[in-house]
Amino acid sequence: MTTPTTTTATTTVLEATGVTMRFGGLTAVRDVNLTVGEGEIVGLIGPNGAGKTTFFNCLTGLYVPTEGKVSYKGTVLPPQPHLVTQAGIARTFQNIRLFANMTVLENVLVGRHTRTKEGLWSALLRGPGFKKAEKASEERAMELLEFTGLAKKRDHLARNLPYGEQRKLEIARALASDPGLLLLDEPTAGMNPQETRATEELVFAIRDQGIAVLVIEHDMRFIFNLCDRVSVLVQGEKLIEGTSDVVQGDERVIAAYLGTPFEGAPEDSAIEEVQAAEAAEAADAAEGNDQ
Ligand SMILES: Nc1ncnc2c1ncn2[C@@H]1O[C@H](COP(=O)(O)OP(=O)(O)OP(=O)(O)O)[C@@H](O)[C@H]1O
Repeated sequence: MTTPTTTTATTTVLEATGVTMRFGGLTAVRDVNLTVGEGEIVGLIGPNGAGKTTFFNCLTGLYVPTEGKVSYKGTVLPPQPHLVTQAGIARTFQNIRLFANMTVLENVLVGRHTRTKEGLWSALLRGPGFKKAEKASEERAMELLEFTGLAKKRDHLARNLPYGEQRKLEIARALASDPGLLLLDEPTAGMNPQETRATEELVFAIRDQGIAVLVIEHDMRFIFNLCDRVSVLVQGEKLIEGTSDVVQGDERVIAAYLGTPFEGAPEDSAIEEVQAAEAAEAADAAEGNDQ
């Protein structure tokens, strides 16, 4: 079984320093510092509205942070999405954003465009340079479809894929830009436990290919299994950061987010069983009182 890496990160891939994002009077992200090292999988967790997606948007140039800066491999990133992708950061979105009426292969090819050098005229004239580049792009796209287990579906329309495969396709498309860092925003949302487990394996495999990963997720089991380091945002501020063991044992995290300790916490079905038994007991008692 694959497990989180235990080696200490050597090179810093991503460095966010003092990132603050205000929307009018609301400070969605306040003075957040975060690094992701080469070979690392880092988790970003926090309650709804904590500022996680806003922070991702600041990293990827969708938002221009009110304050702070974001560097990738030592170079400060301009806050423009296409330049951020070109630099080496790719992302997926909380709500799937595929081209629904394009095929699986075409969706991945779209993700390749930042890495193809052929210009507009070459593309329009479909000259030899363009055809060669097109072939190389298709080969790379097929490699990624093999990697994500979607090769057999290459000609299916994206909208006809089951939900779990649509999420995989989003990841394949993000990988098509040959990133050094992949940002995943709730990659297992809406998945069943098997799909979640498969996603976990996929993320480990991505890390093993030398791509660092920063992942937002509400599924704590997934996060704590997967991540070398976890950072917790609460009301826009970083509450704590550390290994899974440290974070899941921190009382402030338990209070602010988890509600109950993660380790040994009862399953929902067990809670329902207890509630049903208590309700039956109460009904019996009420019946007894009536008699
Ligand atoms: N474009 C925007 N304009 C104004 N307020 C915004 C905007 N985007 C986010 N916010 C606000 O910023 C805060 C943080 O939202 P954000 O979506 O980043 O949280 P989150 O941690 O990703 O939540 P969730 O887990 O529910 O996705 C929220 O109060 C949200 O309403």
